[in-house]
Amino acid sequence: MTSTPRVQILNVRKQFAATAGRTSSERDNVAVNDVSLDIAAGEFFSLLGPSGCGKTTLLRILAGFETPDAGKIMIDGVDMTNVPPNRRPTNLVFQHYALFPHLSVEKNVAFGLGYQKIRGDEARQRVAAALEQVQLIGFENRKPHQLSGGQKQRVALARALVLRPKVLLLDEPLSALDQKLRREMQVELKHLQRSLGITFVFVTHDQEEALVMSDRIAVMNAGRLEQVGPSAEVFERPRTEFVARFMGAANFFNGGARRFIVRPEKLSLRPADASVNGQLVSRPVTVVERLYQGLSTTWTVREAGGGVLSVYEQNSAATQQGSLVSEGQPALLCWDRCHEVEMEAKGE
Ligand SMILES: Nc1ncnc2c1ncn2[C@@H]1O[C@H](COP(=O)(O)OP(=O)(O)OP(=O)(O)O)[C@@H](O)[C@H]1O
Repeated sequence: MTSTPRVQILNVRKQFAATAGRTSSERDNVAVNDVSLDIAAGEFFSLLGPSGCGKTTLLRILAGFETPDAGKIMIDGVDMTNVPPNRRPTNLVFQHYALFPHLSVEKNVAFGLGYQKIRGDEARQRVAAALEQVQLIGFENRKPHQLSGGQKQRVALARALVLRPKVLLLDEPLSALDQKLRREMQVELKHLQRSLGITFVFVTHDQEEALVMSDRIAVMNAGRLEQVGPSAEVFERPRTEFVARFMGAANFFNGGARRFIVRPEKLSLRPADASVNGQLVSRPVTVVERLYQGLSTTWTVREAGGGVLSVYEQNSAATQQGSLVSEGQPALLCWDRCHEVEMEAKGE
């Protein structure tokens, strides 16, 4: 017997009224278009896609801040579609923290407990526990303007965790942080999710961030789900051209009736006269450019037919010896057939 998913999104659709003066077609205003999805208890699930693809709208529908035009939201098998946000076992962490500037850290975190009639000792204990979870013990009396960006984000997180949601919804929570802090917070957030066992639904447009953090990823495009699967599967085996490009695998080959991709890190370059073992596919190319990036080198090559491809070479002890191919010269582009990923025929 399979257990009920924590979150079920069933044929959800949301269309916004056309903005005055906009000459968009009706289809442009469909922010979420017939989306169905199950998310398991304890899963770290990401909604990934470019700006405007509908991920925030879907998250807000889960939180209860938007009502779908059609479809249902179920949590633990209970229909939540028309339940207001404060009666759902969910909490939303916003991109820009939305802290109360005049309240201390402690009061910001305690804020939602009042609405749940949790006061006194229990409230104090829950606030202390939430501050400990996000490593902010000692910051109780500070005001938001006395905190760094990362600390503000922790307060926002503690404010959601203190309410003990079954599902934590996070809308690009790390996007205001600089790159280094963002990387640190990604790891921290993932550890926190693992230790608490709460289901996280995380919205991001950053594919690396989604890969680092998630158990599964749903890639969205123009209101629809393009692909849903474990992180490695979405990365290694994209099913559509959109997902392949979004995950940075823009090497497209045409072979007879077949159309497939091979990821840049699965390709290698050999000298034009090298003998290639029969297991590998090889094609003659011309090396266009070598881009040295320290940890790696990206080569741009051109096929005889004119197609431009990228080859990613990890910097290793072997590559220190110097490259066997050079710019402007012919070379052989090689790959193992098992790394060819077939693309589904394009939809409408
Ligand atoms: N309140 C609204 N009124 C009208 N249109 C809206 C509203 N909210 C969102 N939209 C439109 O719905 C579509 C999806 O928006 P949404 O914010 O869900 O996308 P997103 O993928 O989260 O984008 P971003 O990463 O830029 O936040 C967009 O075309 C957007 O302009």
